[in-house]
Amino acid sequence: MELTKRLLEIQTILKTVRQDGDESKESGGSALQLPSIVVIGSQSSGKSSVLEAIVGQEFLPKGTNMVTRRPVELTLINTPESDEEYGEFPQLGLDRIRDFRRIQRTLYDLNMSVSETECVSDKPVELRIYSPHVPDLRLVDLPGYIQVVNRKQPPVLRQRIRDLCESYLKQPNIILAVCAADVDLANSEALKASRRNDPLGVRTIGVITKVDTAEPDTAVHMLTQNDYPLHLGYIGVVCKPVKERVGRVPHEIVLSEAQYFGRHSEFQQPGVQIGVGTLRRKLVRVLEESMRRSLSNLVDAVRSELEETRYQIKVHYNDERISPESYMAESLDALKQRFKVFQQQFGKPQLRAEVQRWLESQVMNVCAELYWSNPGVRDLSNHSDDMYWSHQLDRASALLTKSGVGRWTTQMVVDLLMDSVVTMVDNEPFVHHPETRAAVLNFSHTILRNKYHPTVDQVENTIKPFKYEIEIESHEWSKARKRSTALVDNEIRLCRQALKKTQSKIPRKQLQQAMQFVRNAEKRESTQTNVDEMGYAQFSPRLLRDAQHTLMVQDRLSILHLRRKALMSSACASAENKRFCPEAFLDVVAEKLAYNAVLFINYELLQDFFFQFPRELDANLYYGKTLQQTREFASQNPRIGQQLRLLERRQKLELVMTRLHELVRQQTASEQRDYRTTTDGASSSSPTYNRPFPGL
Ligand SMILES: Nc1nc2c(ncn2[C@@H]2O[C@H](COP(=O)(O)OP(=O)(O)OP(=O)(O)O)[C@@H](O)[C@H]2O)c(=O)[nH]1
Repeated sequence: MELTKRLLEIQTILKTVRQDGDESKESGGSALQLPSIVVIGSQSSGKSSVLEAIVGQEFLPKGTNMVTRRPVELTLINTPESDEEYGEFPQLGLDRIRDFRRIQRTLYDLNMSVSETECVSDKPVELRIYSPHVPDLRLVDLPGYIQVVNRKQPPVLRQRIRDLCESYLKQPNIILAVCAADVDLANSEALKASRRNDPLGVRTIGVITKVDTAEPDTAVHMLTQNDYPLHLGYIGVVCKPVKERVGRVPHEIVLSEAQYFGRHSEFQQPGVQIGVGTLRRKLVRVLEESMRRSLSNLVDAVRSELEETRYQIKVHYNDERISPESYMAESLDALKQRFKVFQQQFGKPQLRAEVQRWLESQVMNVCAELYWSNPGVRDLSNHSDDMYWSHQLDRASALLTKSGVGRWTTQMVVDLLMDSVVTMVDNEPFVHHPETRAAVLNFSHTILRNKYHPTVDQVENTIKPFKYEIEIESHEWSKARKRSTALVDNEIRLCRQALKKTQSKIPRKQLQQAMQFVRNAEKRESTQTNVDEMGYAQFSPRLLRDAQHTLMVQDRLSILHLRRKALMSSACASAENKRFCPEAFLDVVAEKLAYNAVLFINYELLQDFFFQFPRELDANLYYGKTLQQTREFASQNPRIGQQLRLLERRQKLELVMTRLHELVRQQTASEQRDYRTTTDGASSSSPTYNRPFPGL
């Protein structure tokens, strides 16, 4: 009994090892498997009734609609120290179920989850029953064999049931072949299956059910016949349901069974085994013996699995230690580290450079719109028409200051920060953690969104004065002059590049002819449409567009050269002539806007984001995570998931190995004791005692 109990506990651990490991080892033949008692029989042969009589509770689903559609792997655990009787479905994670009708309903639902067209499934239902009244046993209830399929059932059903049963009938399992007394043994599907898998009949127990439905003499003949011999013999039972139930079910059944056998003296003869009690005792004994025989093989199998697992850990992971918690902490630390590096690289100077760059591009746009596209700009170098150019400068300055600097610069910084966060989480290990990635983006977005409007308002308020008056120090002007010259140089470079690009794709002569054509057409003051129409025959519309573009760029280039000369001239040396040097003036404005915008964006937005990000990271992704959530997180990374599975597997196998060592030690000691008593004390001096488990 003790051996079975200990091995059942070990088997529970091994079951999880098998589930974690190779799925293909799941079905019957795994070396890590211990023997179970497999109950087979034709439909309605009385399998459920026998099982319930053994357990002493009514818990199996009943009905005519083929209610056993999946294997039910039933582990009975004897709990002598407690009065409590309850069941557990480990796969469902349900708490102790004390109401056996609820267990029955759950089993019914699990069976009915297999559709009527599918009819049977090889996915087992695991059920454990704890009670002081049950023996330590492991049984498997299987769908009953059927003779003919009904209209709704698939024609292959018979074969599928047979295949499913067959997968459970392999060594080292014990077969409980259930045959009803009202059916000839020659037609028993259970005995046929048993003979296919256990031809010598050494691990099959025959159970003749419904003994009350046959004549006692016939029943006794069935129990003692030699036509279908089984080493473990046949046991006759009566599990007839009791109509009026008072008290516990097994008591009722055993009582009615005892009454029946008591009434018929035919059963009282040597060699006739009868009664659920006898069956229970036999099952316990046979299973224990089978467990003992399997022990040595199991030790070898566990050792080899353990060695293989250790090898895998060594080869693939160099024995590196890791846990879900450490992986999660490392991943989040890596993100914090990336954020820190970004924070160090993105201070006020970088922020100013970004804002200034954006504002300078705005300056170039304003210059292009109000100056470089203006035909009169060629006269600007001659310092003519004071009034007009003063007015134009005010317009340009207003365009810049009223262009929504607060909104644009804040949005630009927000985009920049979000892009940086995206880059941080688009790398290992977060590519494996889409929810975490989304959570990081989500809280980053929330921090920035909450800060967006206050920052925009602050920036707009601070630049308001520049809409009316701008004071320029001489050093500011000279710096702006230099910068704007560089910006014009850059524009010149871009124009040259554009020209080169067009010239490289169109033959020189062809382009020149097209340009000449466009020039002539413009001289004739033709409209755009006319240009296209007139040139259509001679030049393709595309060529004409390229020619027009080239002329425009050439024109812009000559203006830019003029502007560069003007900026370098002594006239632009001081801010007094700012109306003739709009590029330098607008650059001063941009510089002042950038300075003030950065001041407040940094204070209102950036500092706050840098402060909040790591805290939100901890609050959202680290604190309060359950072990289960941490495990799920780690398993999302395939490499880490595999490593953790292997480590867990090793841990379980080591635990099993320790327990097996202890069991074997106890077994050896007890066998040595038996040996000494049977050899009348002489064995104590025998040096050649053959240890039953030489592997240990
Ligand atoms: N008279 C009598 N009837 C019994 C006995 N054992 C079971 N029955 C009845 O036989 C019928 C079938 O019994 P079950 O235990 O449901 O048989 P089963 O093999 O589990 O049936 P399936 O799950 O459908 O394959 C039920 O109506 C039981 O009440 C018995 O010893 N004597």
